[in-house]
Amino acid sequence: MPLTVKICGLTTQESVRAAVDGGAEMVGFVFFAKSPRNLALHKARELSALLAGRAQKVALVVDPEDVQIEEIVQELRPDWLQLHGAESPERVADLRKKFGIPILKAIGVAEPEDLARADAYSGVADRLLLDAKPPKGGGLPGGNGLAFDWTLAKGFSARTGSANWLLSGGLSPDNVGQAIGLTGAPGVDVSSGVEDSPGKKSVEKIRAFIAAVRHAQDQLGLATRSV
Ligand SMILES: O=C(O)c1ccccc1NCC(=O)[C@H](O)[C@H](O)COP(=O)(O)O
Repeated sequence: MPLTVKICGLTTQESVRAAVDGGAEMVGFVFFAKSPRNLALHKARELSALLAGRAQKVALVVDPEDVQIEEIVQELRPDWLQLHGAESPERVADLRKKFGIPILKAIGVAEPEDLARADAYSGVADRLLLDAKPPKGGGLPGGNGLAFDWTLAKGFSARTGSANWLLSGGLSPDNVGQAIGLTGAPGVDVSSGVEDSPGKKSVEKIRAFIAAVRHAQDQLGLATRSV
């Protein structure tokens, strides 16, 4: 079973290099004004030049208008669009058709019903990202460093009939091995857990996170990896 690592919310050359040199398969750039990880498009383009084809470029947006996607596609040529808002399955299908870019759709999880909601996207999005819901009464749509009850995601691969999903929410170098073991996730995504403070990525934590994933992968006999 392949295991994908996505490091999200990168804003500096050092952090992009740490992710790519460490072997992350996907890196995420955030385009959401309220986020401490928000990037101007020209900065994202500059950072993405460091990828040199070694990792896939993910553009993260929240309930985007078409015009925002048009600009991103034109300037950045992302490999994936990550939709992290309340986009309906119809909107996901519409964006996928309009822009011809694979879609990673985030689903907030707090209870079993949320996984039933995820089913509505499984034939529409190219990959799903199970994430914790934002805290009640505030917070960003994602990137809050909060975990959901991982036992809810146990068997999600079998349920969707596909290994095309990523686990996220409150992961860190210390807990990612346990999360993979418990859920059987075929990939993981992290932001806060590899930061020193909101928006400030730590090169050491990025390296430690990827090493912890590879360690878990070896322990669990998940030797292959791919995007
Ligand atoms: O990271 C952000 O600032 C962000 C802002 C708005 C929507 C989504 C955002 N992040 C989404 C991600 O892909 C995160 O990696 C994911 O939610 C996990 O975050 P964390 O719990 O901080 O590791």
